[in-house]
Amino acid sequence: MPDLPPSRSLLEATLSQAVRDKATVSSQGVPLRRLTHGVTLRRLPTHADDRGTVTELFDPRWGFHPDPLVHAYTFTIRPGVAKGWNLHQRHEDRYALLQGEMELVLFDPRPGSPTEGEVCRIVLSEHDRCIVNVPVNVWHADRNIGTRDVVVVNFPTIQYDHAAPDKFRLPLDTSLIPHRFPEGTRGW
Ligand SMILES: Cc1cn([C@H]2C[C@H](O)[C@@H](COP(=O)(O)OP(=O)(O)O[C@H]3O[C@@H](C)C(=O)[C@@H](O)[C@H]3O)O2)c(=O)[nH]c1=O
Repeated sequence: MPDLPPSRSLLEATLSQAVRDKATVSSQGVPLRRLTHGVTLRRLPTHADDRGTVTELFDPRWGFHPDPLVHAYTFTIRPGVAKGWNLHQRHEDRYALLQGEMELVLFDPRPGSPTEGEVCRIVLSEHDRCIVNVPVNVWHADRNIGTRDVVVVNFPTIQYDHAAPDKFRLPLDTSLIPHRFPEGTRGW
């Protein structure tokens, strides 16, 4: 038995060192984390029956995002790998994760933004699919936190310009962004 002052029970001694949980989701199940300004998430319900499933990925009628559907592609990320840091100056990414679990890390460098200088981490999972946009001029990195390839469909707001891609990169370990990935995270 640990040495305790005579007046304190094990319960009192342990509770005195404990940290009380804070609310992380609303009673409606909506995460309460502070999102980078301009980021929106929309849940993507999956309809299952005895044959399989259907999940809508993007419908302009939802009003999720003002820009039209003009281009789509899929990208994958291997386990243990992160893609990033990336930044786009002329378009937004709009990710719909299909498979796996991914941590989307955002860093807001925009002068005057309400979240300027802040890092925001969002976990995207096939168990609770959603679509999320990444605003222009926001650094972002996508880290696979699962054990299988992550598969994402991206609906960027412009077509890809093969001659001059709208993409800027910083190394994952840049000191310019106040975020460190776990030791051993590979990628670029
Ligand atoms: C995005 C894209 C790339 N490509 C080509 C260019 C390049 O040779 C190859 C890989 O492109 P990238 O290196 O840009 O792909 P990648 O680094 O995997 O980036 C992608 O993943 C996530 C992390 C993002 O944030 C998106 O910006 C998306 O570009 O594919 C196309 O032909 N069409 C496209 O629409």
